[in-house]
Amino acid sequence: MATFDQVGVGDLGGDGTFSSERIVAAGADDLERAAEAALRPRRLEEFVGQAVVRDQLSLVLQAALARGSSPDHVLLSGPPGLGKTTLAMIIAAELGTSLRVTSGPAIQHAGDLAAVLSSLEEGEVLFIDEIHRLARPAEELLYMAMEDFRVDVVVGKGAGASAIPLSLPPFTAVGATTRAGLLPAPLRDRFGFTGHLDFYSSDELERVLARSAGLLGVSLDADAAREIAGRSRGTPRIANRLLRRVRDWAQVRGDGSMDLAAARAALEVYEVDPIGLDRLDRAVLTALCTRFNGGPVGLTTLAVTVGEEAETVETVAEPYLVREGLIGRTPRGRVATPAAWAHLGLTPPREGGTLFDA
Ligand SMILES: Nc1ncnc2c1ncn2[C@@H]1O[C@H](COP(=O)(O)OP(=O)(O)OP(=O)(O)O)[C@@H](O)[C@H]1O
Ligand SMILES: [Mg+2]
Repeated sequence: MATFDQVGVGDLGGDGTFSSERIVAAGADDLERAAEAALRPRRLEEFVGQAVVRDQLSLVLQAALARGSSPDHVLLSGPPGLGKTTLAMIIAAELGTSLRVTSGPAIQHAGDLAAVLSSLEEGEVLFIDEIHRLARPAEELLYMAMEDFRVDVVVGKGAGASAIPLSLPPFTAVGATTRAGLLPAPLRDRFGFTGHLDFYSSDELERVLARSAGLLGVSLDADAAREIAGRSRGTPRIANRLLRRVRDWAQVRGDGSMDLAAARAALEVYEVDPIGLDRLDRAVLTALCTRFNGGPVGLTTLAVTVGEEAETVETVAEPYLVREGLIGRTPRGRVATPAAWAHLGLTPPREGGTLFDA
C-alpha cells in the first residue's frame, strides 16, 4: 500500500539509472537529495534561468490567484537535475498551499491513487514524480480525477463489486517526467500547461553557484564559479555537487578560499575535466579514437574495451558525449567526431579514419 508523503521521491534518479556514485551523474540518491534541500529555491523569483517557462508559469499562477481558483494542471518535463521537483514545490509555495508528493513507481494499483486523491484538500497541489511510470489502471483513474474532479471507488469483489462515484475538491496536479515522449496522449492532453526545462547556460549556472555559495556561507570567486559552471554539464544539480567538492578541497588542502586555483585543483582530484567529462567518458572517447581509429565500432565492443556493460556506456556516458558533439551514432556503430580528437589532443588519421574525415 502506498502512502503519499515523500514516498518514492528519492528511490531512483529521474532517468531510472542509479549512477550517483559518478560525480557528474545527473541523478541523485537520498543522501544527496537531503543536501540539496537546503539549496532549493523556494520562490519563483529565486529560480535561476528557464526564463520562458518561469514567465509562463508565473502568468498561470498569478491568474489563478487573482481568480481565487486552482490553476490548470502542470506538466514539467526535462532531463534529471534541472529543477522539476523544485518547480513543483515552488508552485505550491506561490499558491500558498501544501504539496502532496507521490510518484509513478510508488503507485502500484489504481486503489493507491484513489486513496491519495480522496484525501486531497481543496486547492492542494498533488505532485506526481516520474509520471510516465504510472501503471495503466492508475493512469485512467487519474484522467477522470484531473478532468472531472471525480473518482470511482470500487467496493467489493467479483460480481458483487460496485463503483461508488466520489467527488474530489479542486486540486492541481503537477506531473514531472524525464521522458515526456512516453506519456500517452490522453494523459498529456489533460495538462493545461506544459513546461519543458532545458540545460542551463554557463551564465545561469554561475548564478546558481553564487546563490548556493551564499546559502552555504562561503565566498566563491567569480572565475571559480565560471570554472565550475563550465564543468557542470548544463545541470544545476551537478554544479551544486561540484561546488561542495571544491569547498571540501578549499577547507582541507587550501586556505579556505574558493578561488580559481582551488576549483581547478579540486576538480582535478575528482577527475572532472574542463568540459565536464569524467573518467568513464574519457575512457570511451580514448578507446574509440586510439583503439578503433575513430570508429565506426559497435557499442558492445566499445563497452568491453573500457570494461563496462554496454548498457552503462549507452545510458551513462553516451548521452552527454553525443549532446556535446563528441561522438556520433551511425548504423555501423559509434564514431568519433573531429571535436573528440581535438578534445583529447590527438590528430585524426588521414586515411580510412572517421566518417568525418575530409
Ligand atoms: N533554476 C534553478 N535555480 C537554482 N537551483 C536550481 C535550479 N534548478 C535546480 N536547482 C538545484 O538543483 C537541484 C536539483 O533540482 P531538482 O531536484 O528540482 O531536479 P529534478 O529536475 O527534479 O531532477 P530529477 O529528474 O532527478 O528528479 C535542486 O536541489 C536545486 O538546488
Ligand atoms: Mg525531481
